[in-house]
Amino acid sequence: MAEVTADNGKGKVKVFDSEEEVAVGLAKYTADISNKITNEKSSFTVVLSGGSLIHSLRKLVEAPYIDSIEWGKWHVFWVDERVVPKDHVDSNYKLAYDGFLSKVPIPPGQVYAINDALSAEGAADDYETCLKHLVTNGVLHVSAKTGFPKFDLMLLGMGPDGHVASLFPGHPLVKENKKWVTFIKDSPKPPPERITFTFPVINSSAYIAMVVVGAGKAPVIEATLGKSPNSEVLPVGMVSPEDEMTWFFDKQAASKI
Ligand SMILES: O=C1O[C@H](COP(=O)(O)O)[C@@H](O)[C@H](O)[C@H]1O
Repeated sequence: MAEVTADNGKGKVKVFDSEEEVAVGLAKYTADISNKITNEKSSFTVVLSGGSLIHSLRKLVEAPYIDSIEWGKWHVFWVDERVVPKDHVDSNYKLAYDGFLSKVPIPPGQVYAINDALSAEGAADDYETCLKHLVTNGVLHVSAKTGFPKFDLMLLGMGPDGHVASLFPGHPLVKENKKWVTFIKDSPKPPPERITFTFPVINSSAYIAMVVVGAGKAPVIEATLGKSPNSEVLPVGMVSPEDEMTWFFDKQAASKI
């Protein structure tokens, strides 16, 4: 497998020959972090995005990775969710359940889907309350630096416009700095109603993997990590975790950097 790893000041950058190799590299990375954290703590808090990321996680549910992971310690969250029923084709929960969660023995009580019976505002408040309970219970810790929850690992994707979670370029939610979880009713990408973690929460996490594949996303990667980055910083360029950022690209996504 051809993999080139560099550090460009914005984190580790891993470039693989193909999306298939990205999926293998991501499985190894996730299993390694899972083992490191579960050796130290009784819970491992993992945040998923929707979109193409879930397809790129497919190798994690295959040997040798699936057998090396202490799934009983995993607690799974969503960085964003569409306000639709959990069995709806647009649901990020359904996407992750079908492609990943249904294949691993994570206790169902440790999978934190949104309450799909609520409005966008209600679901965001409810999810934030759920996170606060988990802090009280000691499942989730708070960053000593920021006071926001510090998840162990976020596995994220990026849209072709540079959005991450449901934080879109030019949208005022990008600047939200008090709430943990907020909502949007005018998402430029359908469906319009969503809930999303805010940047202070995303950037308080320990590890973030940003997984980007395909030529369609190369211009945004160039604008974010290239030699002359855009003066307008896109949401993806605002991602900066407390401990370690790792970018996973195939050759196409990295073709302009
Ligand atoms: O709408 C969303 O899009 C982004 C990016 O999706 P991708 O298919 O272009 O990778 C995703 O990360 C986010 O969770 C999702 O709600």
